[in-house]
Amino acid sequence: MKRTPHLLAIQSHVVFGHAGNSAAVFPMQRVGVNVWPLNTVQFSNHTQYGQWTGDVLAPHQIPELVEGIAAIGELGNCDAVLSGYLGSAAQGRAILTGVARIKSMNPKALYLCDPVMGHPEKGCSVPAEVSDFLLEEAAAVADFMCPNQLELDSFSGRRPQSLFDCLAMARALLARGPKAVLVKHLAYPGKPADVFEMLLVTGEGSWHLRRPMLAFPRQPVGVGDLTSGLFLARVLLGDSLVAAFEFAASAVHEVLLETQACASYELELVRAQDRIAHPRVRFEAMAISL
Ligand SMILES: Nc1ncnc2c1ncn2[C@@H]1O[C@H](COP(=O)(O)OP(=O)(O)O)[C@@H](O)[C@H]1O
Ligand SMILES: Cc1ncc(COP(=O)(O)O)c(C=O)c1O
Ligand SMILES: [Mg+2]
Repeated sequence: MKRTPHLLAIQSHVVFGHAGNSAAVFPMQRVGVNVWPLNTVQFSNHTQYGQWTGDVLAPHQIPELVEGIAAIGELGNCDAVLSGYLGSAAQGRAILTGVARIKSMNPKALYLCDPVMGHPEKGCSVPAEVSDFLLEEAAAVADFMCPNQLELDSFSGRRPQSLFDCLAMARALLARGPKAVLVKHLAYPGKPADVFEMLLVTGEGSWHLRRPMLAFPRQPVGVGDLTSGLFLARVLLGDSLVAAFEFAASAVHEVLLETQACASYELELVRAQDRIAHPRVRFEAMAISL
């Protein structure tokens, strides 16, 4: 029987609703991965509500929790680490210490870094030390980076002029070390308004994916976290990078359709669970080159 993969997911938790681990853990479990959630913050709700209560985890707790898993002899079973929203650069460094420890026990373990900075529409939302850390330190260690356009712009220090420019920017990030860069959400002059576009860039080639743009009165939150989580989960389950990219795009689209149909602000993950596991639509990624 095929072994069920194990994934350590280090990102935020919200008590109400869905963002960070609260958006990604259940879908990753639903597609067949054992998830170890390590919550970097516990907030009442996601920050786009403009108010919340709760606390940030002290950075030293991250390696302590990882050591606790090592102490019971389970750390070598970790197949991948996913990191998302960081409260500080110190928290980011603590995650890299954990990643190094896991890779020392399981050299095949993968690290996906979602360099969470914000939304293209909402502007940058993290301190400069965090964006510097992501570019200078995390990119060198990560196997996969999954920026959105704003995050890619921040890495490149400029905005793209075209789709091919987005591709060039993603390739520049790839050159910093990762095996693949997944751009979760493209924005560039001339992009058709009715399509939502994504890119996957690897050492083997580049792929562009288009799916319908859906209208929401308020943009749902947690979509990026869901995308990164499902991509990594499918890679661990044996998909090729392109197949995992297509799967993640399709499953996320299913969640957004359900969310739109319910007129809900929060992602309808429970209602969409069967469609997450078996998306009815399948978007095909098309190879592109510069
Ligand atoms: N098909 C779609 N139609 C409309 N909006 C979408 C669609 N897919 C994703 N979005 C929105 O686009 C953004 C997702 O882009 P991205 O930058 O990857 O996410 P995040 O900021 O969640 O990390 C979110 O605001 C999400 O609600
Ligand atoms: C607590 C928390 N975690 C994570 C996120 C990131 O969510 P998204 O996937 O939309 O980037 C947010 C966004 O507001 C948040 O408030
Ligand atoms: Mg995001």
